[in-house]
Amino acid sequence: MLSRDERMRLKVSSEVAKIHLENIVSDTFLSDSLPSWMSHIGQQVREVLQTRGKSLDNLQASDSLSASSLPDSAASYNLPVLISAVLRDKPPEEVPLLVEFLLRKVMEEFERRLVIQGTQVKKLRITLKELLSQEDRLISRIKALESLAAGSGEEVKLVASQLQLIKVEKNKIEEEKFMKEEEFKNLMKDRDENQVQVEVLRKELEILKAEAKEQKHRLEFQHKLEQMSQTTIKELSLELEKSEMTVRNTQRALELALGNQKKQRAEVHHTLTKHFPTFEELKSFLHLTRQEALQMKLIWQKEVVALQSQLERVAVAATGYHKVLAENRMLYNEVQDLKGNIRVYCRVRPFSVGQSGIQGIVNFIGENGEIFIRNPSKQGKGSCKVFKFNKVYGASISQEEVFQDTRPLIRSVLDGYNVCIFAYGQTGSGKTYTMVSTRIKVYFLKFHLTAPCKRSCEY
Ligand SMILES: Nc1ncnc2c1ncn2[C@@H]1O[C@H](COP(=O)(O)OP(=O)(O)OP(=O)(O)O)[C@@H](O)[C@H]1O
Repeated sequence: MLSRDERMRLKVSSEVAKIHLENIVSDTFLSDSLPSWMSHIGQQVREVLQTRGKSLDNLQASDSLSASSLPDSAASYNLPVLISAVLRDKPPEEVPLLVEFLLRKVMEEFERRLVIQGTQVKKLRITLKELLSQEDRLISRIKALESLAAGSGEEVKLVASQLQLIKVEKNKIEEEKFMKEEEFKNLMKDRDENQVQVEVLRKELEILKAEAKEQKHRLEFQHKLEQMSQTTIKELSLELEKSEMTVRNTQRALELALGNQKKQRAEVHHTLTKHFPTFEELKSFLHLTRQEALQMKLIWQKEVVALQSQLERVAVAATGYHKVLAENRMLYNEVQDLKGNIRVYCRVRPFSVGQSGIQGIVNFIGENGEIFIRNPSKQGKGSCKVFKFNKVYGASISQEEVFQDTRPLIRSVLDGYNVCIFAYGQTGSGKTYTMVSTRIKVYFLKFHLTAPCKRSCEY
């Protein structure tokens, strides 16, 4: 059973909490600066709070309920109802944010209430101290009056009546003190329970925060997936359109090709029926040709065998030819040796264009390599000298003729023998002209390229 004061106190505290919650809701949800969906939520919360207020009134009116089960249990029972009422008809992506917001507000309210209760407890303590000091004063006064009672009878009566009054007052004060103590105890109890509830709510808030965060991540991921799937669907639909176009085009092309093929087949059929006799003739002709070809093949095979035997004979002859060629080469070089290992040729240079008036000193050139030189400054026997060479070339001899005598030596070089040709004479006598004439150089190169043995040589 609740006392009258307790019921009054509970009613006051529930009214204060209700008004405060309504203020919070109206401050937070019905502000002009907030979006319309938050105003709507505020309205819903207000309705829930009104319902809650009514239920609290009903609870307070009933004497059969205990004090501890009234406001706090009602609050904890109504919190999920409040949240579900607010979150009804809300899109799922807004739910985590709204839950977090509501729980934060409820926590703030509970903390505010704890602060108020703390101040009330402090006030009660002060009142209690005052009452105790009053009690002390009254006890001292009673003691004083009892000492006075030992005096005259009238005074005793007066004092007794005063004492009676004081005792009544004392009783009242004690009663008040008891009430205050009870109130203090209840408040302390409320505070403890509220603290426990605040802790529970804080933990719930943490869990809900984590869940909301997870749900937010999941929703973001779902949103991304949706976007990706939408783009994929678009791409696929485009590709489908393209492939449909391609299929249509291919179908058309196939139809055309089929038509053409049908035409061609009809033409071929027509041609076949038309040329069938010719075809038969061709077939027999092909058969004859094939037989002839086979006969020809047999003949060619025989000829090839005969050619192979001939080739073998030629190869044998060629080996003999090489032997003969080597022998020939040896004999040729031996002839060159016999001609002389060291040969001396003399060439007479003709006069230049500006030397036309000068008389020459060459008197006579013999066929066997003699040259007669005349000395114009001497007379008689000593005026003429004879020199002997392998061969003497006169002034009228061409480069070609000189080279014809040198040519066998070049062949010996190509056969692998050592040969040295050098020119000797005074300055301007024609050494360079004879040795490195342009025509000779060209002839050398030609000889090298067309030589039958194709041996390499160094210059
Ligand atoms: N047989 C020739 N017929 C016509 N001209 C010639 C003949 N021999 C030499 N000459 C001319 O005589 C000149 C001298 O000849 P060449 O330069 O060959 O002499 P050389 O002996 O090489 O001289 P050097 O020792 O200074 O080098 C050249 O202008 C050349 O054209």
